[in-house]
Order: sequence, then structure tokens, then C-alpha cells
Amino acid sequence: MKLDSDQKRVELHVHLDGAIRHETIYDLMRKNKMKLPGDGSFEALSKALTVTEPKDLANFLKPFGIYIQALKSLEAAERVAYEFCEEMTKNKVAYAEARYSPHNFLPEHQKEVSKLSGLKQVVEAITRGFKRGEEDFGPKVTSILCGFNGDESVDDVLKLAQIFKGEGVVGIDMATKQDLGYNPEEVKLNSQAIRCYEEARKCGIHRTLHAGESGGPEMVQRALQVFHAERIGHGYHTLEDENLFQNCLRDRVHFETCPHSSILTGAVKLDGHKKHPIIRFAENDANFSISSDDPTIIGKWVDSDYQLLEEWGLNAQHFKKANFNAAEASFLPQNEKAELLEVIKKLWT
Ligand SMILES: O=c1[nH]cnc2c1ncn2[C@@H]1O[C@H](CO)[C@@H](O)[C@H]1O
Repeated sequence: MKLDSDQKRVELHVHLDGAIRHETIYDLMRKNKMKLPGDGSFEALSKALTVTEPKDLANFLKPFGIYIQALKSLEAAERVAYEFCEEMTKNKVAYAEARYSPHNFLPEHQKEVSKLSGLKQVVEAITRGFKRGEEDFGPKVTSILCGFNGDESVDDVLKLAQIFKGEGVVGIDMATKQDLGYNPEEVKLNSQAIRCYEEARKCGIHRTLHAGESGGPEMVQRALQVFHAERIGHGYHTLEDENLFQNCLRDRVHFETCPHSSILTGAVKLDGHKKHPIIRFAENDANFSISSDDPTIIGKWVDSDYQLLEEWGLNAQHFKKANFNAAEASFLPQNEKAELLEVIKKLWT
């Protein structure tokens, strides 16, 4: 790894399809002759893409609907992956696991021709972008493939994760479809999704799962016991069940926390009385890491999440611990994880 001396962060929870520069979206939308918001200016687009007021997850995910059509080409897929690496460098990240829905990048015509071969090309294009980005900017980036609970995309991402295991893809996740209008955490137990997670476990494919973000502690319990997730995406509401939280502390369950996102999705309400769950995680030495979730929507990258945590009282020692936690909880093969831990160890001393 060729890294700068301050490039010592590990980011585990960032959606590539939500981590695109506004300038790139503007360019792609214009190339695709898509209708731009407001007066058609870059400023109007940028404003429409950014969520500034906390509400709920559905509201937070709305801006995806503005640009997702512009991503549907292999060129766009490779470009956003490449540019992502440059942003990681700017944000002092040495290693990132970027997650995305390959379906979001699938060219329309591929849906009819051969969906799986189209999706394979998408994953290849993104992996190519990450490789070129690593060569040019330094940080290493691998992929976690997201399916949407309740449709066949979970089957597709399982197949893709099997095909690309050891070749850039390290795990699977389930997220919320931007236009779904419901929260998959709340969906009745979906036997097909459970089967996919079980199959992934058998094949040694790593598994994370969004849980306890807009759903309650029972969703975290379900993610661990039914889906056998190795990491929890967000997990803030774990704290509403003290017993569950204590078990998570005992079992060193890893929480992928995202400070700005936790507020803007309405997952955590800062009412002045309660401590933010991330603060409690830090105080209780829980196993958690720090990520940005969706920089496009938040209008800021992970550096600003560290700044926010600093304002909330976390210090360099907490950040060091969180980054070791992240490296330990990463989905890298053992030898690569050991290499990453060495790098992190050197840079954090
Ligand atoms: O905070 C979140 N919670 C749940 N789903 C999300 C969040 N951010 C983004 N996505 C969803 O994940 C998909 C794949 O990357 C995105 O398309 C978006 O719909």
C-alpha cells in the first residue's frame, strides 16, 4: 500500500451509489439529457441532492431518485468507483469497504438481454475503477454487494458474491430501496433472504446487515440470530434493550456507525436528554467503527463525521480504537487483514 502518513482510517459503511460527487452527477445527468431540478444549474442540483433537515429514512433516500438513472452504464460505474478512491485519500482513508446495489448501475437494455451477465459486467467495471484508483491515489477499496429485502436482488447479489469472491467482492448486505416506501427492517421475515444469508455463510461469504437504524432492537436480534450477520449496519436502537446490548458487548458485535446520517435519517433524535448511542458505544468500549454512509446526500465525506464526533466529545484515543475495531472487523482475507492492521498500527502510534 502506498499511503500518506495521515492516511490511517478504515471506513466500513459507505454506499458507493450514495458517495458520488455532485459535479459528477451533474455531468452524467447532462450527458443523459435528464431533467435537472430547479433552474437546471449545478447549484440547484447540489441543493436538491443534499438533505439538511432530519426527518426519516424515506426522506433521506429521496435524492437517490434524482440521479439513479444516470448511473446506468459501465462507464459511469467505473468512473464513480475511481473518483471514490480519490475522495478516500482526501479523507485519510487507507482501506474502505464500499457497498452498492449492482442493480442501480445495470444498463436498461441488459435487463432484457441477460441480467446476470449485465450485473457481472457492472461489478467488473466497479472493481476496475477501484483498482485504477488504488494505483493512482493509494487507498485499497473492496466491494460489499447490497440486495433489497423483498425482491430477487438478494439472490443476484449472492450469486455475484460467489462469482467474485477473492476478486474484489468481500461480502453482502441488505439495504432499503430508495423508492420502496417501506423499511425492509420491518418487512415480515423473508424466507428467501434468510436462505441467501444462510447460503452465504456456508460459502464463507461475509455478511453485514442494516438493522436497528430505523427498526428497533428486535431487528438487531434478528440480524444476529436469524441472518447470522457478522456486523450490524448502524444498530443504534440496540440500546433500547439493555440485555441485548450487554450480549453485544460480550460477543464483541461490530456496529458500523455513521454520525451525520444517524441524525439526518431520524434514526437518532437529539433531544438534549439522551446521549447519542455512539457516545454510549464509546463509553462502554463497544466494538464500533466510524463511517459516512452517503456523502452525496449528506454533502460531506467521512472527515466531517470525525469532526462531529469530536464536537460530541470523542477524542484521538477513541478514534484510534474505532479504526482498530474497523480493521479487525473488516471482511478482508486473513493475510490482507494482518497487512492492514500492520499499516494502521504504524500510523496510529
Ligand atoms: O442509511 C441507509 N439505510 C438503508 N439503506 C440505505 C441507506 N443509505 C443508502 N441506502 C440504500 O442502499 C442502496 C445500496 O447502496 C442505495 O441504493 C440506497 O437505496
